[in-house]
Amino acid sequence: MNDGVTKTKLKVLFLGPKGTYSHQAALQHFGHLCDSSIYFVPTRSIPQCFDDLEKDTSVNYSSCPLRVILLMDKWFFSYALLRDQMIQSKNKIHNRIITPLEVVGEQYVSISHCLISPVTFPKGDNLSNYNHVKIYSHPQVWGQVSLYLTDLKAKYRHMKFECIDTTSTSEAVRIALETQNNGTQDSKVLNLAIASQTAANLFNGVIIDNEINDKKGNTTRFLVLQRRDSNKGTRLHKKGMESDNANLNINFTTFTARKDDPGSLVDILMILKSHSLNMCSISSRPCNRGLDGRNWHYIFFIEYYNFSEHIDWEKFHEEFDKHCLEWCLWGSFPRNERYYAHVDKQ
Ligand SMILES: O=C(O)C(=O)Cc1ccccc1
Repeated sequence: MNDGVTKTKLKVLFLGPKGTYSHQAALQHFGHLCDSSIYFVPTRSIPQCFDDLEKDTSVNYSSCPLRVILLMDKWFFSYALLRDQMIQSKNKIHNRIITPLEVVGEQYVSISHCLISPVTFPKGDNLSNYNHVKIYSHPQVWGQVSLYLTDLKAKYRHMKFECIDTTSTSEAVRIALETQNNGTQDSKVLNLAIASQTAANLFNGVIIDNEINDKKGNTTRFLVLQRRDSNKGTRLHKKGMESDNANLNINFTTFTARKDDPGSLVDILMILKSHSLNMCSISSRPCNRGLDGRNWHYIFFIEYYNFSEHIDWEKFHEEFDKHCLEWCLWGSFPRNERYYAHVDKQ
């Protein structure tokens, strides 16, 4: 019933154009909302997903792969964007950094790559009619199809193969089809793309090979971010998880340790143990913070969850704050049920 109050639609950013795996992650996460209450906006890059979410208050969420991204011919890991946001944030409470964005959810997308062509091949015809094949895709894809590409090059030894990075898999399809059809290239050159079936269908590409991932059941994890709700202040961890695992609550934190203290990392991880917190992931990236004029610090990314209902988060915060050089609680969010559908396939 229309109560006379016009609800503004939620705005969700994803790495565009439509048909990317990031688009699929956003649809999976918010698909339960009807079209009248949400719209999905494509961006040209993952950094734009971060920047526009932070600066444009009309944007509510961003869906970002927690993996490789390409920016100005450099490979950036999304971890780097989280790291940079943490070390650039000025909002600090003692050693705790309050970043403008927070993580409010996760998604898992099955990655099934197809080799997509602008042209159909008459029965029995194949790539042999060409002597130069350009394959376009997102940089994260090359490592997921390396065996397939090796076999393809072995099968067509006479041909020149060229892999060209694009900002997304869908963009790869658009560029391959546009380049092939704009008639600017030698007729012996074929432009192909590696992307999902969805992207192929969206751009009317022809799938000439599917499920070309080296590893079947491949999954990419995405994070859902929003601007920290300023009136929530420094958000504490959500209270403990419910009794059964289905509602596991994941906490995502980054921190830098005191570099020269022997065992400083161990001391920090021991805080998790002393509070019965189970660490479920750890990763690190160089972080030349130069806080103390020295380089080669590392920033650690950890995720942890609790079984017991009664965690003394205040005490946990105090101890964490005491042992870390800097730290940031990016968010606490429920474990997505798709995690369980994929975890055994990793
Ligand atoms: O380019 C896309 O479709 C993306 O969403 C980035 C990506 C690329 C490859 C695997 C997972 C996500």
